[in-house]
Amino acid sequence: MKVPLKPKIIFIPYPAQGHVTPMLHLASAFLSRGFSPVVMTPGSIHRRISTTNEDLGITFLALSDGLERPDALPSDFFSIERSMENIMPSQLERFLLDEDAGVACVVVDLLASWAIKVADRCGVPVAGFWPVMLAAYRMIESIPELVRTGIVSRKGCPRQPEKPLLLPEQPLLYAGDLLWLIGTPTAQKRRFKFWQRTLERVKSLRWILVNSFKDEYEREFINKDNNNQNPKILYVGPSHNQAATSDKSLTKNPSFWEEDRSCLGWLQEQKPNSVIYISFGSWVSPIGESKIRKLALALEASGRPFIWALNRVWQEGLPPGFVHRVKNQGRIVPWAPQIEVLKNDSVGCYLTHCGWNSTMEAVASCRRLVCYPVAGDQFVNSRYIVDVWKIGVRISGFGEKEVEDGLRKVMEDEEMGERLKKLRDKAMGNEARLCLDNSFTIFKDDICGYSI
Ligand SMILES: O=c1ccn([C@@H]2O[C@H](COP(=O)(O)OP(=O)(O)O[C@H]3O[C@H](CO)[C@@H](O)[C@H](O)[C@H]3O)[C@@H](O)[C@H]2O)c(=O)[nH]1
Repeated sequence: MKVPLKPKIIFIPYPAQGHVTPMLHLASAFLSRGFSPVVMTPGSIHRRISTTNEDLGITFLALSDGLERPDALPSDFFSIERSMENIMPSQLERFLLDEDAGVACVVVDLLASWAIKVADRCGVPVAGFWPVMLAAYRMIESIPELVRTGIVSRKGCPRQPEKPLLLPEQPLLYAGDLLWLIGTPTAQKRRFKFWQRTLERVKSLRWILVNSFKDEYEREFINKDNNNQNPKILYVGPSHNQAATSDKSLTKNPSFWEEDRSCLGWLQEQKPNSVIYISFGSWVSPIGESKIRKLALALEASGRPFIWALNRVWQEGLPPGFVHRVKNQGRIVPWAPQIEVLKNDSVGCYLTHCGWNSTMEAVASCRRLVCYPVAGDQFVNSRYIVDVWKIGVRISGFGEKEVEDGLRKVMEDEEMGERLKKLRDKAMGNEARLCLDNSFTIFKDDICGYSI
């Protein structure tokens, strides 16, 4: 069967805010390039994103995940994994086998690799979507080599966390930065297995669409054309660029939670470059109550104005009397309108967990970063931010001195602003947009010439 004129393309994001956001931007970019996108998410997420984006021209469908949550609060990694492996596949399979569906391709977040298997079984072409830096994917791709050379054990435990990984075309990344080193030793081993299984499934892919820009690392750019690789690596990010190259696109990020916009007016009244914005993203591992208390005291001691995005549950752990004492110094909101906050000239720097979306949003607004990576790809992102792009500093704790030193360093580095502008141009400027357009053209040509 030949693909119909307006090919239907199914998007399967991993069910978390930091994954659904870039996938929705991608779906929107495909919409403006003549595809008919369908985004499938678990019911709790579906309810949030479908009602706020109903006029877009994207079809939203709900999958049952067996974890019905009324408020889209994050579930833990392993219960999501169980429902992805056991509950969602038959629903996607029924949809794909439906003759009327006429699906040209399924785009699958690599963290939701269950859907690769289903699409393969149904004979539908499938592309992987990698939501973060290519550098982080290179770590996953190198698992067999890391085991072979003994850098990690057969169960994924690094023998020496401070040992360099020496991955081709990458700056110095260390064994302790590996993506699966989250939580207890048992959890780390289970995550390692998760990635090994993902890697197995990736073998059948023809394309990986990467939510990043070419030449993340300068040396990779030189004389290197990824298009001969299998799967083909196509740069389709970062999400901001998709919006800039589409005539019909998401105007704002889809948010699982209500934004508290009350901080914007206050922000407007602050001096330029004075406010610290603090957020540790939406998911993975919260930083923990004692660290939150420590950070609160360090912020208070700094005397600097701040906006802190901290959900209500964690706000309960703030030091007694803190909220009252800082009522003129800062604002604490459960969920901030982050992009608007970062765009505001009063913001001087962003204390961040280094999630990839947040990192790129900060670059888009040329905001300096104080990095406190917590989990997963955030360690790799932070290495790039600090050592490669030199647009931020890393702190390893929330003691008053550590925080103050970190803030002073980024605020006083006169060249950091210039480096940020250069990076923004490289990642989101004309050349990056041409590269992104080229990726869509290659992919579209491939897909439209493909018989299913
Ligand atoms: O108060 C807030 C806090 C966050 N955001 C938005 O939420 C998103 C957060 O994304 P990200 O910075 O990537 O962090 P996480 O939500 O923690 O994302 C997970 O997914 C990302 C993509 O896979 C990974 O890079 C991260 O490490 C992982 O924690 C961004 O678009 C923010 O603008 C808000 O709008 N308001």
